[in-house]
Amino acid sequence: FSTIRRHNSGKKAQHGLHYLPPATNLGYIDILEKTEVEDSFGPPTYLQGQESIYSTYQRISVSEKNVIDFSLSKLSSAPHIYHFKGFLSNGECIDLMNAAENVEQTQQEAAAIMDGESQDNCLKTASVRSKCIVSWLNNVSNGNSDVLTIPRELGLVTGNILLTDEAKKNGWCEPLQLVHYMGNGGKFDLHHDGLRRGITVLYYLNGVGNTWFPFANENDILSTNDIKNRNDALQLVEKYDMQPGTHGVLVAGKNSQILKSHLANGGIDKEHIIEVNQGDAVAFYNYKTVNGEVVRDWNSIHAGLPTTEEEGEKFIANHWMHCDAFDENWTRRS
Ligand SMILES: O=C(O)CCC(=O)C(=O)O
Ligand SMILES: [Fe+2]
Repeated sequence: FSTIRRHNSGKKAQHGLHYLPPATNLGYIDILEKTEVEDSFGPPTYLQGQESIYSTYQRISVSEKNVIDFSLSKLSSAPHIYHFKGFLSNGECIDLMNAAENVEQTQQEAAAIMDGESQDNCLKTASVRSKCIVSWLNNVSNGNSDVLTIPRELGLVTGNILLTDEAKKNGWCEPLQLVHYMGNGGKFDLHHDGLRRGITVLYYLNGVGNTWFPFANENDILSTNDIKNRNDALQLVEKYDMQPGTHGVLVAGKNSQILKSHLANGGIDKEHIIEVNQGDAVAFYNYKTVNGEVVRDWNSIHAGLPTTEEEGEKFIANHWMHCDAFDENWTRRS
């Protein structure tokens, strides 16, 4: 983890968010909700406070070899969602998008255009991705090719921040998945990532967003309802007439029509809409340990809203981090 440096050495945060001292400072941990034992599927204790955590970090960009300053803040506690602002350089984003195009041309199966693919094998719920091309890049370091080094670098830095010590010991990371949605109707319906994928990191490669977490920051709804499956979630969305932009957390690109319409109608509620640019990332936790059992946190259910003609194509990448030694079939990896 030599390329990551954390530098919040007592300076005041910008943007008016609360500044907190580093996690190693015991005084800081004292003011957090104390969890006796860290859940290896949850955030490390230093990310669990009720405040919006604001920290700045540095990493070295793989493409240009210059220093990238990025910041970390918290978007929601149930589920735990974090925003990495300015995490990738534009050069890295472009390299990854180009790499995806190359994979798409050479590996037809991996690049199948998916229409109506059923994503969730575990529960056979019909969550569906449409009008998108998917490809994968390995997290292997390759000294000869910068672009092949990017996935590994990104995973090391985000994993170093997001994983507990226990998860760092036993956990592992899937290859980087690149998803290229077409410009008119490319979408991923409301779903839980499942497959024992402890943490999802979404990288916004071209600044087009509209990822919606309907239950994030909806503490009132969550306090009186228990979501046990996708159907429960769909029913609640209907019952409370939940809308992206006014309910939950919407991660919106600059050209998002929902964002624009809120701006035109009196402004955005920053609790419910977060603007992202090319190179930002958003990470969230999908599981939790309850009485020693690893179970889905259904609050993390989310959707990639349909792209529109005006917003154009959307290009994202996903890292799925696993917080223990088991694989997606619940089998221990040897
Ligand atoms: O497209 C998005 O905004 C979300 C993608 C997603 O949820 C996934 O790939 O699992
Ligand atoms: Fe997802």
